[in-house]
Amino acid sequence: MKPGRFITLEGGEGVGKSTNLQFIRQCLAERDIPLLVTREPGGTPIAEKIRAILLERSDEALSEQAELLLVFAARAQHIRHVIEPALLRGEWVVCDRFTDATYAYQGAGRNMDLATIAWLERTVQGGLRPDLTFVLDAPVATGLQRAKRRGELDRFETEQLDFFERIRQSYLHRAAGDPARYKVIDAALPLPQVQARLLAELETLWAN
Ligand SMILES: Nc1ncnc2c1ncn2[C@@H]1O[C@H](COP(=O)(O)OP(=O)(O)OP(=O)(O)O)[C@@H](O)[C@H]1O
Ligand SMILES: Cc1cn([C@H]2C[C@H](O)[C@@H](COP(=O)(O)O)O2)c(=O)[nH]c1=O
Repeated sequence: MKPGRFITLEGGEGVGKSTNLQFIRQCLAERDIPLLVTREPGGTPIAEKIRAILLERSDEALSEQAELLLVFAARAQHIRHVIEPALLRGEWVVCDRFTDATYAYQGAGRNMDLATIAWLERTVQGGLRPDLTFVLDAPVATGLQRAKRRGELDRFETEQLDFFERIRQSYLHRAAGDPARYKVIDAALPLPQVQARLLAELETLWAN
């Protein structure tokens, strides 16, 4: 049996991750590739409850430490119950956000210690890392405008612009450090052009 592949989609708010996740789902389905589509935070019943805590706007401020630990608590459930079993079954796992989001949002956005995040990453994930990560990149204002059109803003979406600028730079910086794994896609382009680029990268992955 061929091993499964682990693909993640990353980027700031409203850059088009959910839209393009559906496109990737369709491309893989057309090629009869066994597929599991999931998201973070979330992906299991308990992890989805943690997602609700992370996203809800509440009178009780969520501390930065609690936010970081909740993200990894959800990830531990997700990996144990969903991601690893699917990869072992030979399925391709396509995940809307993963640990790059923690480096970007909690690390760069909240200025939390990157070494602590790296320790949590090793502890929770062992050697599990994505085979391919698409970073959908667009100016912060473009993404936020798109997100706002969708309706009410969640706890993260109400942050200031400089928070999202740091997140964008973090993604670009991490991508520049490992061009074999990260593919940066200009998400400000019209959707057909974004999807042509995604398809070209997927073709390379399934050819190898
Ligand atoms: N390349 C594009 N050009 C124009 N509009 C786009 C493009 N990609 C996505 N959109 C639109 O932008 C909006 C946000 O897209 P989507 O929900 O896929 O983003 P997202 O990255 O998943 O957002 P979030 O991070 O907030 O969950 C949707 O209305 C979608 O149709
Ligand atoms: C995985 C992960 C996510 N986040 C943040 C990023 C987003 O604002 C929300 C998820 O909602 P979306 O519908 O995917 O935009 O959670 C985070 O801060 N840290 C993480 O590790």
